[in-house]
Amino acid sequence: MQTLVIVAKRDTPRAVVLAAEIQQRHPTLTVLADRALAHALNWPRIEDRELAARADAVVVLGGDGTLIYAARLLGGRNVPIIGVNLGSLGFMTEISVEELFSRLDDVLAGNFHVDSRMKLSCRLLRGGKVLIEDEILNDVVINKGALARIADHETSIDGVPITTYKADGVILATPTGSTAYSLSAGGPIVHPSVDCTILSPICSHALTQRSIVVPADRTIRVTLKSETADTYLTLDGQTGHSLQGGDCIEVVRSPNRVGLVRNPHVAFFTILRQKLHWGER
Ligand SMILES: NC(=O)c1ccc[n+]([C@@H]2O[C@H](COP(=O)([O-])OP(=O)(O)OC[C@H]3O[C@@H](n4cnc5c(N)ncnc54)[C@H](O)[C@@H]3O)[C@@H](O)[C@H]2O)c1
Ligand SMILES: Nc1ncnc2c1ncn2[C@@H]1O[C@H](COP(=O)(O)OP(=O)(O)OP(=O)(O)O)[C@@H](O)[C@H]1O
Repeated sequence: MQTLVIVAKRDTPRAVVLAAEIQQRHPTLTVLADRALAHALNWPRIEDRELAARADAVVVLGGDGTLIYAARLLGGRNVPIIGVNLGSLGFMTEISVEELFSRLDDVLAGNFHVDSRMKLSCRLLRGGKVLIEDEILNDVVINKGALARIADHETSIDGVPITTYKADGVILATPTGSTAYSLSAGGPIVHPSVDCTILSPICSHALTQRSIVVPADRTIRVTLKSETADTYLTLDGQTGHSLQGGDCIEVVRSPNRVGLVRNPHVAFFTILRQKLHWGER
């Protein structure tokens, strides 16, 4: 391992102190920082593309949003991500600050376990043209604004029509994203080692229209039928795009994955119990 990239939640003084300590403890490593952190530390400012190309491992200092940001920064590269929780929930950033240095030592010694997380490839098509193409760790959300009317979402799997959801929106989530917005919309919790896509309407007007768990290799298409103004596509809660009637959102499993460094002694269900307050065993 030569290059460690640190991605930190913005404006977080503790992250700045920890990043400096990581560099101090590992003088033989090249330690680089994301743009905002590099500015705070007075380290060289390096473009995201170069950070992604050079990273052998990534330390995330923040919450789930920061981890999603780091995964997006890496693009298609699958390098181990050590997620250290400086956020509020930290569902994916499960490593505590106290554990950071021992876990980092383990990773540098090649002694670590990685959870390989599925990503979705998402395309927004308008009039047959691809407007947006992106990779997603959590979810693709089609949703209406506060005052917009209920919209029609014509949905198919591998070209086979499923239904037209009359709903506030539709969520397409990965197993990782199953514990995020999808869960709030009534979707199932899916173990991250199961590859699938969870399709969930948001506040569907038909009571039998519930979440569907779809094999990951199937192509799901949602076409916005109504000329509803004020409808948006949100990718991983990070980027938003305005939608028009006729727009088609297409998702399928990405060939790329995200590697989260995990404590092999802490099961996914332990995290559920702790973070979602299900109580002790
Ligand atoms: N009603 C909702 O539940 C709702 C609404 C909008 C967005 N979201 C989620 O927020 C995500 C983006 O997260 P953010 O932290 O950048 O924004 P944020 O700060 O608005 O986060 C929303 C909450 O979701 C949690 N979260 C994020 N990913 C998670 C995951 N995979 N499992 C469990 N909890 C998770 C975060 O820790 C935070 O508490 C989106 O991908 C979407 O799933 C949820
Ligand atoms: N280095 C960064 N550059 C740009 N945006 C960032 C960076 N780090 C975090 N963000 C954004 O800042 C927001 C807040 O970060 P984050 O979600 O990690 O904190 P939190 O809300 O306290 O934690 P949690 O999501 O675990 O509750 C997220 O939307 C995230 O995408």
